[in-house]
Amino acid sequence: MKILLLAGDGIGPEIMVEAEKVLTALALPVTLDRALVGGAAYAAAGHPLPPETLAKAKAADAILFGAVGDPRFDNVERHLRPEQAILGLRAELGLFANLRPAKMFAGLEDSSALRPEVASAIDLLIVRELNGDVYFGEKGTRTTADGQREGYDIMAYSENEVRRIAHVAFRAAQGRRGRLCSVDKANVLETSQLWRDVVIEVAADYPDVTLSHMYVDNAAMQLVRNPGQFDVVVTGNLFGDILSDQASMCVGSIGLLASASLSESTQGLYEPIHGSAPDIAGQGVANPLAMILSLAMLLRHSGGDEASAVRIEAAVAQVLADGCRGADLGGHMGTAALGDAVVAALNG
Ligand SMILES: NC(=O)c1ccc[n+]([C@@H]2O[C@H](COP(=O)([O-])OP(=O)(O)OC[C@H]3O[C@@H](n4cnc5c(N)ncnc54)[C@H](O)[C@@H]3O)[C@@H](O)[C@H]2O)c1
Ligand SMILES: CC(C)[C@H](C(=O)O)[C@@H](O)C(=O)O
Ligand SMILES: [Mg+2]
Repeated sequence: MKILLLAGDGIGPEIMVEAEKVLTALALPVTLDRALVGGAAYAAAGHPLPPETLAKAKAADAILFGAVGDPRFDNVERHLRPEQAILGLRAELGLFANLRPAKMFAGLEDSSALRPEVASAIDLLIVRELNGDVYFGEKGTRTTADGQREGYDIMAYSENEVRRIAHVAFRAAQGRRGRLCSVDKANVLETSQLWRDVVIEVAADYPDVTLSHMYVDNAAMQLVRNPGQFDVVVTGNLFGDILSDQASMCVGSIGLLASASLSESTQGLYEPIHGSAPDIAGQGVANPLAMILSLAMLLRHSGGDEASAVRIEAAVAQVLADGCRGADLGGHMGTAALGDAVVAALNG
C-alpha cells in the first residue's frame, strides 16, 4: 500500500511524527511518500495544493493528513489560503463521506465537559457529507442596490449527493446499533427539506435500521443533554463540522477525534478533526492520539487491515487507561512521550 503523508502546518508535523512511529512499530509492508501542503506549500511553492502534491495524492492508496492553517496567511486571497488544500483534496478525490467517531475511553469520564455519568454512554459516529453544502456552492461578495457590501455562499444539495451519503450512513448503522439520526434544518431550509425527503426514500432499502430526524439546533442541545441516545448521525457539511467539534469535548478533548474521508473507491484521506492549533504549535504539547487513531482508520478502511487498526486502538485505550495525559486532558505528557507510550503499549 502506498501512503502519502501530508503533515501540513502548525502542530501537523509534530503529530505526524508520532503516527509514523506507530507505523514503523507495526512493520507493515507499506511505502511512504511525503509532500508539502497548506501554508507550508504556499510559502514554498506559492500554492496550498501544488500540482505535484495533488498528483501524489491521486496516485496514493491512502493519505494521512495532519492539519492546515497558518495565521500568517489568513488574509491572502481565499483560493490561496492554506485551508483550500484540504477542501481541494476532498473535492478532487471525491471524498464525500466523512466518518467522525466519538467514543468515551475508559478512564476519561472525568475529562469530559459533561458530567461523567452522562459522558460515559457516548459511542456515536457522525457521518458528515463532505463534497457539498455552503462549502462548495457559489460564493462571493457583491454590492447591494443601496451600496452595501454583501457576502454570500449558496447552500445546495442535489438528491444524488444526499442519496450517496445516506447509503453510507445506513450501512454504518447496520454495522453498529441499528439507529440513524438525520440532522437538518428542514423547518427553515429548502436544502434540508430535500435532504430529509431523500433520506426517507433511502430508508426503504434498510428496514433493519431505525431512522429518526432532528433539527440541528436541537441536536446541538441533545448532544450535551443526553449524547448516549445517538448511534449514527448523518448530516451535511457545515452542521457536521460544528457538531463534531462539539462531540469532541463531550469525550474529553478535540485531540482525541480521528476521521476518515472516503470516496467510492478504497482510496481515502485520514486526519484528526482538529486544526493546526497555532496557539500551541512548536511547543511539543499537542495531543497526537487523534492523529494515531486516524492511522488506525486508514489501515481499516483503505488497507483492509482490521487487525492492525484494532491493535492501534487498543494501544491508545491502554495508554489512556494507564493515566497518560497531555495538557489538553489536564496532564503533563508531551507529544513525543504520548507517541512513545502508544508504541510501548503496542509492543507490550
Ligand atoms: N482539517 C484541517 O486541517 C483543519 C481543521 C480545523 C481547523 N483548521 C485550521 O486550523 C487553524 C486553527 O483553527 P482553530 O484554532 O479554530 O481550531 P484548532 O482545532 O486548530 O484549535 C482549537 C483549539 O483546540 C486546541 N487543539 C486542537 N488540536 C489539539 C491537539 N491535538 N492537542 C491539544 N490541543 C489541541 C488548540 O490548541 C486550540 O486551542 C485555522 O487556520 C483553521 O482554519 C484546519
Ligand atoms: C479547515 C476547514 C476547511 C475544515 C472544515 O471546515 O471542513 C475543518 O474545520 C475540518 O473540520 O476538517
Ligand atoms: Mg472543523
